[in-house]
Amino acid sequence: MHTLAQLKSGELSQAKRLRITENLTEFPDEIFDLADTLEILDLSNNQLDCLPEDFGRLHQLKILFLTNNQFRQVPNVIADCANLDTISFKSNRISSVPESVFPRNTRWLILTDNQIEKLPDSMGELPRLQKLMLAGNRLTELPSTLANCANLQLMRISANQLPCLPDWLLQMPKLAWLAFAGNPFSGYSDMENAGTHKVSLSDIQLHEQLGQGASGVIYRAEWINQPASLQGSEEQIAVKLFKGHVTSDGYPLDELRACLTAGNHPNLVRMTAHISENDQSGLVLGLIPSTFYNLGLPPSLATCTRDTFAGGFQLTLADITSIAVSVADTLVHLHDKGLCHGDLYAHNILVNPDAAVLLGDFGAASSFLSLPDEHIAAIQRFEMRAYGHLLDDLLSLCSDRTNDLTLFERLSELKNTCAHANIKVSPTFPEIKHQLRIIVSDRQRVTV
Ligand SMILES: Nc1ncnc2c1ncn2[C@@H]1O[C@H](COP(=O)(O)OP(=O)(O)OP(=O)(O)O)[C@@H](O)[C@H]1O
Repeated sequence: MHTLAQLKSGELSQAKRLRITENLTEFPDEIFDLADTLEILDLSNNQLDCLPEDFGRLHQLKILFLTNNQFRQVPNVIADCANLDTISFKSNRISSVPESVFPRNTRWLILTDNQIEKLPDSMGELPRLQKLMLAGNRLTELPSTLANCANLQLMRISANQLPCLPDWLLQMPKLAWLAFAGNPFSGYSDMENAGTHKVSLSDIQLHEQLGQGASGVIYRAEWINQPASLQGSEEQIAVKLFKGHVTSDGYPLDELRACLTAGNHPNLVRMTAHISENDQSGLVLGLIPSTFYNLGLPPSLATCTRDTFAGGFQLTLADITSIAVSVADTLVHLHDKGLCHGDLYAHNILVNPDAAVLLGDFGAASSFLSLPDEHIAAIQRFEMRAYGHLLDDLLSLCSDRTNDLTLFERLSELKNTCAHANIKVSPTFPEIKHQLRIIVSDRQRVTV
């Protein structure tokens, strides 16, 4: 973080990055002194509602963050920054998005949590567009020109007013991570029927905070009044209390509904009960043992839609195979329940030293139960591509491929089939599970 005083003093000359949060109501003119070097400008959490007419003088600018400001319209002047590829206007008051406002180079566009009803047709003129965040707006339709954005891989359209998934979206050739809950067409069945205990906050004592995600806060907890049918269980518990506000993935309440719909499975965090009070909803979960760690780290600005991994982190072929089987099995379970995960990434998978798997983060999950068959097939195909990318990441971390090149190659082939799933060739998760079983049993036959 920098200060306005540092900027004005000239101390930041030649800076490539600049980040100032000081309740700015006007764009500081001195930023132009950095025009020949500035690549990343983050003026999030200020009070800005416009940019200067000559903004294009920032000719090196690649990344612009204006999250949580007061913009009512995406300013036309950003179109003058030809190198700009990552843009965020998350959590502003934007209702108007002019034609041709985004530079042709745009790759990652964040318009989450605004008041946008309509996007311009020129959105289709962004050939590099890879990640498009539109959750928490008022969209009643999407421009069909988006069909031209053939590189689109991750899309969030949850928490909008869309009446259906458009047909062109089902054909997107690279789409792999889609969230669409919280629209009129994508309902959940009533939570009361989900077969999970409903408890009250007063039944539970909350202890220390264990963590915090975009959608809620997690505490270690203890029963004060344990439901009779759960009594005798020695299981330690955690409670996730959901926040009210829309996240980049959609409504927290839809995450709760997705967790209830998902139910229990050996590779999901155990769900014991739910809390649905007027002003607070939450989940009572099994406490994740401290031996579990995140398999990956979230994407960086550079990787955009692909996870990153700690330097030196490696996996054995045996671990990769075991994780691949567990994740495929979990996806069979979720799809059977009419749920797509929408965010199938290594950073949402916890593993322990024995390669036991817990798939978490249902923030981007969506129910497809009420959709037409061809829509369901497309949604499952997208998730299959995400699974292929996950396998690709895991195989790239392999420490012992030369010990069993045949196994490595068979997993690589499977990965290619999944990552390139298309209308003509698209395996289902039960088929993948079956193929993995054959691969594993062939291997055991060889090694015995
Ligand atoms: N059942 C649990 N037991 C123990 N710790 C937990 C449990 N659930 C979550 N946590 C802790 O809380 C953190 C946040 O969890 P949460 O599921 O809300 O968010 P996330 O999915 O990691 O983040 P985001 O939703 O922002 O992507 C986790 O990284 C973990 O450290």
